[in-house]
Parts: sequence; structure tokens; C-alpha cells
Amino acid sequence: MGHLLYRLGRVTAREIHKHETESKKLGKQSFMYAWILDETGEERNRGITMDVGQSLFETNSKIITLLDAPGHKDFIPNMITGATQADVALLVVDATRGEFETGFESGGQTREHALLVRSLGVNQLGVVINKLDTVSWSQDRFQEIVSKLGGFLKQAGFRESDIVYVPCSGLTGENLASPSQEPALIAWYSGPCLLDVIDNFKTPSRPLNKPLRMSVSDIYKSAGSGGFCVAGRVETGVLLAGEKVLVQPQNEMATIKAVYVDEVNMSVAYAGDNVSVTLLNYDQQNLSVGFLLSELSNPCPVTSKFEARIVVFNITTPITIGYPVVLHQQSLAESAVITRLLSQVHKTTGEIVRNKPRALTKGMSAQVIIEPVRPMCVELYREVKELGRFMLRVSGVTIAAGLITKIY
Ligand SMILES: Nc1nc2c(ncn2[C@@H]2O[C@H](COP(=O)(O)OP(=O)(O)OP(=O)(O)O)[C@@H](O)[C@H]2O)c(=O)[nH]1
Repeated sequence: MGHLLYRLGRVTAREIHKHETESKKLGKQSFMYAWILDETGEERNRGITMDVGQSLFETNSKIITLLDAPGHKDFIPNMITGATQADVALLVVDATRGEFETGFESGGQTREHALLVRSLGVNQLGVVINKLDTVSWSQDRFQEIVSKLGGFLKQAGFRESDIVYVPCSGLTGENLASPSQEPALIAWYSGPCLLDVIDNFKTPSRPLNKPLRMSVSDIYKSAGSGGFCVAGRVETGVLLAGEKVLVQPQNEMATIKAVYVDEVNMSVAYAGDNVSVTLLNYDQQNLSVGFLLSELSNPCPVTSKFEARIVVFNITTPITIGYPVVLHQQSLAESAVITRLLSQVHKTTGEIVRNKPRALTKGMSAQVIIEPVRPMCVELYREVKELGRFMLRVSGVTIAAGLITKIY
């Protein structure tokens, strides 16, 4: 993605020269494009993305906010933060022999990422089959990966018509921002380049008529003014500069001083926009990542108990009553307990298979009661999808995805 941004002129020649010389000094020249999005010293030293990098670029018909989420399993919570804000996803896989297989094995990150984005509501997927230069642009290798992934993605809930596979090389830049010139690739591939794949994604409809909900994904000092900025995505409704909002779950009032979209001062932002706002009359100490800014006259329900339909992932220890979990919703990670197993239900029809099951095992769907340790903002899935979805994790492993069906 760093190389794509470079090709699109989003990185100056001076910046790329700096990345080139500095990465060369550390003997990591192959990472010069990765450094465009991996900005911290630790990310660069370790050669991995840890936090969600954000940048903006344009295609023929769209303005795209790119959220570069970490691939490493230690940083899945950050990946969830990125994925909850995403309309569509690019799943990047490494075509090198052995590397694709490692990611695709049971327990590998390719599977977990695909399942996570699907569970978080993303249904359009571009599969970027990268590093094809390392296998001499082999069509057989491309097809092998397409067929292995295809079956799995279908199982994960993606429709075949919503998946596009694109071959490319992030290193040589082949097939990123313009059609490839590489003879070994164009001998068998005449489909779209990555930029066109992105341009061809369907724009989802935006819940503009619903009350304002903006989830806070980052808080930082604003340069100059001495105040602070709150970054996040407007999930529903419209956000106006100058309006009063409710900061939830604390239910305290604050005033939106200014709204920025890609550092440009705007008077209004809409559902789907990634924004930063500055707040007036509010103490930064009281704010945390995962909080919500809501419409004053129409706040979000706050609760410590709700009912949900969950789908259990590939777990080894069955889920029983009293099971402690970490609940991830938008950028929030909150301790919670599964306090009741109401029923096991049929995966597709939703009919009750068994009442009060004693345990839930891999692949089951169930109706459960979950009690977060502290009150949190929730919405019914059928009313506000963005805030009615969550993931459950235990000791760094994702164990289930859920939809909120009743709020107590
Ligand atoms: N040969 C080859 N190397 C590549 C290609 N794309 C990336 N690399 C190299 O792979 C390494 C990792 O690149 P990153 O961009 O950090 O990979 P990533 O998938 O974002 O990894 P995370 O940051 O951990 O999520 C760097 O050394 C890149 O130069 C490619 O198409 N071909």
C-alpha cells in the first residue's frame, strides 16, 4: 500500500528518498515502501505494522481512506479497530511458496483476518495476491491460491461475486496503480490493477438519517491550540462543527469546536467519514478510546447487560456459564462475562435446537446473556449495525462473533 501511495503521488520524492537512505542504513532497504505507513521506530525496527496507519488517496470515482491494519497476531485488537471502521477490505497474501501456506494453515493469520472482517460486517473483499515476482509471475501459483482461498472465504460467509483476486508486487510496483507491463504477467492476466479493484467496490449506503454516533478510536494533543483532538469514524448521522454532543457512556456534555476530514477544516461530516474533532468544555482526562460521541437529544443506550446471538469460532475449551471474555466493539475492549447460555440455535434458520445448553463448542450458534464489567454503549444490531456487533476474545484468541438482540 505504501508503494501504491507513492505511485499516486501521495508521498513526495523527498520523503521517499529519506525512507530509502534510512532503511538502507539499517540494512532494510526492502522496507522503504512499508515505512510510508509504518511510522514508529518500533514498527520499523521489527518490520511489522503494530498500530493502524491511516492515509487518503483518490481513485477515478472515489476518495478512499486507507486503514493499514497490522497482520501479526499480537496486534489483532488493533486490527479489529481498523476493521470495524472499514466498508471494504483488502486481504493481502504472500504468494511465496511456503509463506501463503503458513498464513492459510489452521490458526494462521489469513484465516483469522478473513473471519474477523466478515464478522465485523465487511462483505466486499479484494484479495491481493502479492509478491508474485518471487514465483516468476506463475499463473499456476495464482490459481492455486485462488482455489484454496475461494473455498475458505465462501465458508466464512463471503459471496463469490463479492470477491476479486488481483495479482501484484508491492516491491516492483507491478499492477498496483496502472495495468502491468510485465510480459510474464500479461501473458495470462488482463484484469484490473489494484487501484481499479478499489475503484470498482460498491459504495455502501450511509445511515445519514439516524442519530449521530461517532466512536472514538484515538485521542491526541492537537498541535498549536493546546487542546486535544479526538479521532474516529462517524458511524451514523451527521456531525456539525459547533454542536453540543453527549460523551458516552459517561453521559457528559461537550461542544464540537472544529471538525477535520484529512486535516481539512469542515463545517460538517457525514456517516462513513473518518474525522478528527476538537472538543470544548471537556476534560481530556475523562475521555477514553472506545467512547462514543452521540446526539444530545437522542443518546445511545448504556448498559451492563445484554442478550446476543453469537457464533462460536474454532475453540478448544468449550464456553460455559461464567466464562470471562474480552469484548471488542468498535475501538472498545472491555472485560465481560457470559452469564447465561439461553439456547443453542440453528446456524441459518435461527430455530432453537436446545434450551439452556451446558456448554458451547466450536461452530455452534447460540443465544446468550453477556454482562460487561463496566457500563458500555450498545445498540440493537437490527437498528444500528455498527454498534450492535462485537467480537469475543480470550487470551489473544478470537472465540466468537456476536450481534446484540436485546438490551436490558
Ligand atoms: N519480493 C517481494 N517482496 C515484497 C513485496 N511486497 C512486500 N515485500 C517485502 O515484504 C516485507 C514486508 O513488507 P510489509 O509491507 O511490511 O508487509 P505487511 O504485510 O504490511 O506486514 P505487517 O506490517 O506485519 O502487516 C518487506 O521487506 C517488503 O519489501 C513483493 O511484492 N515482492
